[in-house]
Amino acid sequence: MTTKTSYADRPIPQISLRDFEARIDEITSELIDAAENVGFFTVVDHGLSNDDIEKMFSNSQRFFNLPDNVKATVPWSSKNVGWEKNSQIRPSTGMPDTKESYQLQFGENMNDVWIDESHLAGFQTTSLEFMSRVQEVSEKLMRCFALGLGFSEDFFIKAHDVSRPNSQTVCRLLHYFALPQESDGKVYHRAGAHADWDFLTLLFQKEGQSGLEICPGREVVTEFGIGDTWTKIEAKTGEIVCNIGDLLMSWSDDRFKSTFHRVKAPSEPEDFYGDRYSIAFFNQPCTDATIQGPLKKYPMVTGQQFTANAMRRNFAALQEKLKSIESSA
Ligand SMILES: O=C(O)CCC(=O)C(=O)O
Ligand SMILES: [Fe+2]
Repeated sequence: MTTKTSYADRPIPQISLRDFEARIDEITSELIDAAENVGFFTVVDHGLSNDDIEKMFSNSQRFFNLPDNVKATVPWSSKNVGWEKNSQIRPSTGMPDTKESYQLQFGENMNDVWIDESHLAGFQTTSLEFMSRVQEVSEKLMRCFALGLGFSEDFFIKAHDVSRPNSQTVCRLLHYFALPQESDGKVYHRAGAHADWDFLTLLFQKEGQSGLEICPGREVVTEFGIGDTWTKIEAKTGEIVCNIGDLLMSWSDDRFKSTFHRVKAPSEPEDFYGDRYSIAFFNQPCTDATIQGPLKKYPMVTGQQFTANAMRRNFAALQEKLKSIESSA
């Protein structure tokens, strides 16, 4: 049985990075407004052409087309890198997402986790080129957030320095499998509802491969409950969809909102049932970055501790969910 989703149209701010250096103050005030009031916005005029983005999508698709036993040569590890399939369980659903993903990083966590040239020539070079370009866009946004919060302009850039071996920034290639139009009695999740725990996520979608939805209303970073009125975010190749993560929410003393979102598993006739590819770039702090907002609402933690705390909270919420599923069975 499928229940109809309740939707509301909410405006998603669109921010142009055109003439960035000359317009940095104007862009900063637009970003701060979007971060405080929605937590999601799209960025255009960011310097990546649709061809640049399509090239990375082809690269990603070439990887996912490899046989599973080849992809299994670069398995997911707790360093937050590598390939997984049907294994990520979200606390909101208690069931694995129906997808596969391959997580890439810039630093030493990637040693031995790049797919070998003999399996996929040029994959690493193309990926790192794309990742560097997305990092440049991220750094522009970081400069604005630092100015908006009263930190020195390069404050967040230094904390997320991808040239350091202890960088934790992740580029995640995602492939959601095509799902049956006619119900086969099974329940699927593409990406169950969640908030990201990074600083800022930059998401690339492919035209027409819809499914991303947001559910605003989260007031503090420690909260796990989600509401039920969703807003669809259209998939357009040239727009980068950005969302505030828990790290920036905490670093702004909960002023900026880390918003719940999901990729809805298609269940209604107008939904998209085909294979869906997306690319999410998660700005993560270096392990030794020190994190505390200007108002000191939360105790100071390092990048490593923040990540460990986020994973612990996620695990605890998952155990809660599994317990509640068991007791209602
Ligand atoms: O694939 C998408 O569109 C969203 C993915 C996502 O939210 C995530 O991996 O955190
Ligand atoms: Fe996400």
